[in-house]
Amino acid sequence: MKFWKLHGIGNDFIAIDGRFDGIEPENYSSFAAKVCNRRMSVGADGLLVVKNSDKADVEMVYYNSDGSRAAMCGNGIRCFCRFVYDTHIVKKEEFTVDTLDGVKHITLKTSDGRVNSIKVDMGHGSFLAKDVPVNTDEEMFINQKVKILDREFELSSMLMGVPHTIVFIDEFDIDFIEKYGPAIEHCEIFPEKTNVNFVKVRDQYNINVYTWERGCGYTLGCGTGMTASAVICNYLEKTEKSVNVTSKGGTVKIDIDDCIYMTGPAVKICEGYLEV
Ligand SMILES: N[C@@H](CCC[C@H](N)C(=O)O)C(=O)O
Repeated sequence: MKFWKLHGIGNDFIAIDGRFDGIEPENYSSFAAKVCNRRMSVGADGLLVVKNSDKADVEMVYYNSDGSRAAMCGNGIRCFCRFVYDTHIVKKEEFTVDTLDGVKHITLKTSDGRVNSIKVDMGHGSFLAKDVPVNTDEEMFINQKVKILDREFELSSMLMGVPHTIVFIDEFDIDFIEKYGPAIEHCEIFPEKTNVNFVKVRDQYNINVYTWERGCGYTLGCGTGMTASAVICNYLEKTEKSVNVTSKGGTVKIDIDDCIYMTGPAVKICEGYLEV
């Protein structure tokens, strides 16, 4: 089977064209877990599968490296768009992608036929606790004190295609992220678990975000998490509506306008044939 490997700010993916393989979108779980294994296969944070859509130009099916399916992936959708454009599945610079989080509008920024960056309309997200979802009596789950393991955190959550929770930190500390990330991810108040973003506000236009992802652990960047972090920081009046969001793997730009927009790169690493 032919595949491409790509990354968006270090969040890496295997992309395949699944339009004619006869496999239903819900049936890639064990395949995803197998090919995303970094020692036994190609290895990646997630799998992107192209399907035909009757609602949009194309459909993106996304799976995490543990085989769980997710409604949306921010870095993944940029890599997906680069894949479908460079392989001529889609021949336009502006097009639509169907996801479990709805239809996304895409604008490719190209020069001489090469994709430089990709702008994704991420929709509006939701602050409603029932949408995240979070088990709480509050309508929204913002700055809520929660005891996790041996310490108390102030958590703020929103749905940005997938559930996201943010925690403010002073400095990056991988031991801290690997201890508290999974504990917050699995906290019983989140019935569908949550992605956990550790956020450092540098100034009103720049934040750093380090994400512990549901379904794949610590990654070098998480597009939906960087978007959710920018939106929550703006809601809490810590930042402006346009911010640069930097993770260990790179930077994306988030603009809060009529919709929330994420702009960033997608890089092809290699292509090859998978023995399956
Ligand atoms: N890496 C992604 C998010 C992928 C989904 C997430 N792990 C989940 O299961 O909710 C991104 O760039 O947004």
